[in-house]
Parts: sequence; structure tokens; C-alpha cells
Amino acid sequence: MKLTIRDLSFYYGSHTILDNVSMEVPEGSLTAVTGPSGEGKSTLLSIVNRLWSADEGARAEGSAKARFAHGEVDLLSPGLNLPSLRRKAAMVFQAPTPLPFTIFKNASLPLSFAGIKNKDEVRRLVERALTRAGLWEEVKDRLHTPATHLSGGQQQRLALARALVTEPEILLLDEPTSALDPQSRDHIEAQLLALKGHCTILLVSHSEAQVARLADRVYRLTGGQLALCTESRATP
Ligand SMILES: Nc1ncnc2c1ncn2[C@@H]1O[C@H](COP(=O)(O)OP(=O)(O)OP(=O)(O)O)[C@@H](O)[C@H]1O
Repeated sequence: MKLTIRDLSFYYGSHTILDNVSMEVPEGSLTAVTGPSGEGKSTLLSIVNRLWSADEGARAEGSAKARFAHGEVDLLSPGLNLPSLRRKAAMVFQAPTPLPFTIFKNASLPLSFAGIKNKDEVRRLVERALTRAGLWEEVKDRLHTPATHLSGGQQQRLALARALVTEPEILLLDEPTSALDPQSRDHIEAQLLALKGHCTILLVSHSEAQVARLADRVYRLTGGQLALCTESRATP
């Protein structure tokens, strides 16, 4: 398993968000978490890249482990190297958020944070990420124009490229198509299906139809409880 969560409880102050939940995410799968609004789906994603650590009053108990290429990581360990974790478990949020820079700089920023400065290497990794996000052909001749000039669907694929540029082992997707028109959504979904196997994908989605189209394994989160609903296809 790429991710193994066991008997995990999560609290914001005295408010219990996750109540003793367990989950297994197979390597190379696309595993979806669905359920009503406000039940803790984003919180569950934040366990994996430790985004919750920044929130005052947030507390986790139990066990959450990821098996990366270099070995197993305890995702709740206080001493975890967060920049390193976030390169291996990268996140795409609901609304595309290009920074006020060029397309190239938006896609390459995580590389400069990771200390990768060799120009040829940066260019190669950016091209690969934009290709995997299904955006390369549309932007290759205007890489040095502002990212804010891209359409919403292109901006979301750029956000996907930015997450992919450090070649993460786990991709965390929080409602990545909910702000998009059907055509842009279809475009992203096609890229996600192509990405399976290259990395393990954990997708939060409200859309039962989307989950049915994409997921190998589906969990439903409600009332703080997480239930395995389906393993719709042969899990890799
Ligand atoms: N930083 C925080 N401090 C306190 N409470 C929070 C914080 N972040 C989220 N919550 C609360 O935790 C609960 C779960 O939120 P979360 O965003 O994980 O739900 P969700 O299922 O992803 O919702 P949605 O589908 O609407 O995005 C909500 O009641 C929310 O108000």
C-alpha cells in the first residue's frame, strides 16, 4: 500500500472531524474520497501532506504512513521534513491559482524551492510536467507570457503541472475540476487517467459521476466515519 491510515482521529479544538478512521490507498491507484460538504474530506487530504500542522488547535491521533521509494514515512511524526514531504506528496486545490508570473515560472517554481537550478534540467522537467498535465502543445510557444492570460481550464492544468514538476509519488487533488466547464473537466480527467501508474492519486470529489469514471477505489466520509464503498476496477 502507498498510504495506510489506521485508527486515525482528528480534531480542531474540541470538534472531532475524523473519528477513528482507517484507509488503504494502493500504489498506482486513483482512490477517491466522496461525501457531503464540511465532513472532513479536505482535512483527510491534509493529513498526507501535513498541511494541518499550520492550524492552531489542530490535533491528530492514530497512525498514518506513506511508503515512498526511499522508505516508509510516519506522516504524524513531529520531526517530519515538510518541504521534502510536499515534494513527494503534491497538492492541487479546487480553484486554479496562477501566481502573477509567466507560465514557465509558475510551472518551475517548486523546482527553485527544491534547489534545482540547472537551466537544462529545469526546462526538461517543466516540459515533462506540462506534457503530463496535457498543456504543453497549447503553451509551448508562449511560455514567457503571463499565466493569468490562460483560460480557467488551462490554469487548472498549469496547477496540475506545478504539482507534477517535482515528480511526486502521491498526487492530492481537492475538487480539481469543480470550477471548470465540462470540456475542461474532461481534459483534466483524461490526464488523470493517463497519470495513474506514474503516481498514486488521492482525489476528493463531490461528483459521484466523476468518481465512477475515474476511481479504482472509493471511500465515503460522513459523520466522521470513513467507509470503503467500492473497488470499481481491478486495483493496480
Ligand atoms: N483551520 C480550521 N480550524 C477549525 N475548523 C476547521 C478548519 N478547517 C476546517 N475546519 C472545519 O472542519 C470541518 C471539515 O472541513 P473540510 O474542509 O475538511 O471538509 P470537506 O468535507 O472538505 O468540505 P467541502 O466538501 O465543503 O470542501 C468543517 O466543519 C470545517 O469548518
